Amino acid sequence: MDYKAGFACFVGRPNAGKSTLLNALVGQKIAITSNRPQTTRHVIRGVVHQPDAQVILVDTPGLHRPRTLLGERLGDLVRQTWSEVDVIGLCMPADEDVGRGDRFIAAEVGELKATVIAVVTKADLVPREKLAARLLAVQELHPFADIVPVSAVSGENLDRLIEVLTSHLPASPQLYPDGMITDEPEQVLIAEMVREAALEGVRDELPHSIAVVVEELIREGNLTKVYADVYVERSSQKAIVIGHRGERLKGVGTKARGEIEELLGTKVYLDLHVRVAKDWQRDPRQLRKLGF
Ligand SMILES: Nc1nc2c(ncn2[C@@H]2O[C@H](COP(=O)(O)OP(=O)(O)OP(=O)(O)O)[C@@H](O)[C@H]2O)c(=O)[nH]1
Repeated sequence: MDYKAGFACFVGRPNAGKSTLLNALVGQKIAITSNRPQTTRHVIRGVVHQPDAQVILVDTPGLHRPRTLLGERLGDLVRQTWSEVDVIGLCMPADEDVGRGDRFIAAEVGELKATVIAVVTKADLVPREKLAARLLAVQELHPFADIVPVSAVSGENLDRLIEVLTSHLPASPQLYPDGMITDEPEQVLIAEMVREAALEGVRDELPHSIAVVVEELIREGNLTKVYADVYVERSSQKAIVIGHRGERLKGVGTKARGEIEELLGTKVYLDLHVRVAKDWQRDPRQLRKLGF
């Protein structure tokens, strides 16, 4: 089967369960919500990896405050995001009647080129008959491409939701590296902090030879584990970065960790690996991998 990849986002009125669902879909791994101004247009909340597909879940910045959104006109930024995703999941809680807010959002997203599906959230809160009735009401609301009841709390039907989202994605090559589950802007900032720290004192020796890739961010309560690779071009440079008995690398880690803790507002465990990517500056494949 052809590989599929694309972007999906969830919309819905306040309290519909969007954030909880997003986090449940990506797993425990990314629960970082940044309240920093984002520099990129898409705020990537997470990537769901499958053998033959990647679902990239994006946040709609304006929808963090849908209360101000509903009564007013939709912000340009939200429109922009909506117009760039492949699938939109309109979230409606199973324990509340379908209402005006849902109708309003359904009409808005119905105008877009994205496929719109309905996600009936919090299915665990109602008995089966009630859920069935809610699904019927949702069906009346809009010609949704699919309707999926889920519970982020019990995990019910989350697999099915991924399947449905995937079915509406375009054929595309893989868009993110294997195993990368991240909030992109933060990951980039963190890589920069590590790179800066690694360059300190050796800038003259290795001015352009260091690149840093954050492979994984795992949030566990008040602790964030950061796994990063520091790439150099030659093993002689590796020795410089690591230093005598690893002292230099230890210092790099301590300095970068302090800054990352400030950025994320949690304790940070920082795992640094120095790797040699031979002549990476001249190798297009390596350059792509390192984000250039
Ligand atoms: N029982 C149950 N509760 C849920 C479920 N999903 C979310 N909730 C609860 O519903 C409330 C709202 O969930 P959120 O994920 O914050 O909803 P949201 O749509 O992101 O809300 P806004 O940020 O206001 O737009 C929270 O108290 C969640 O714990 C679910 O599947 N089952």
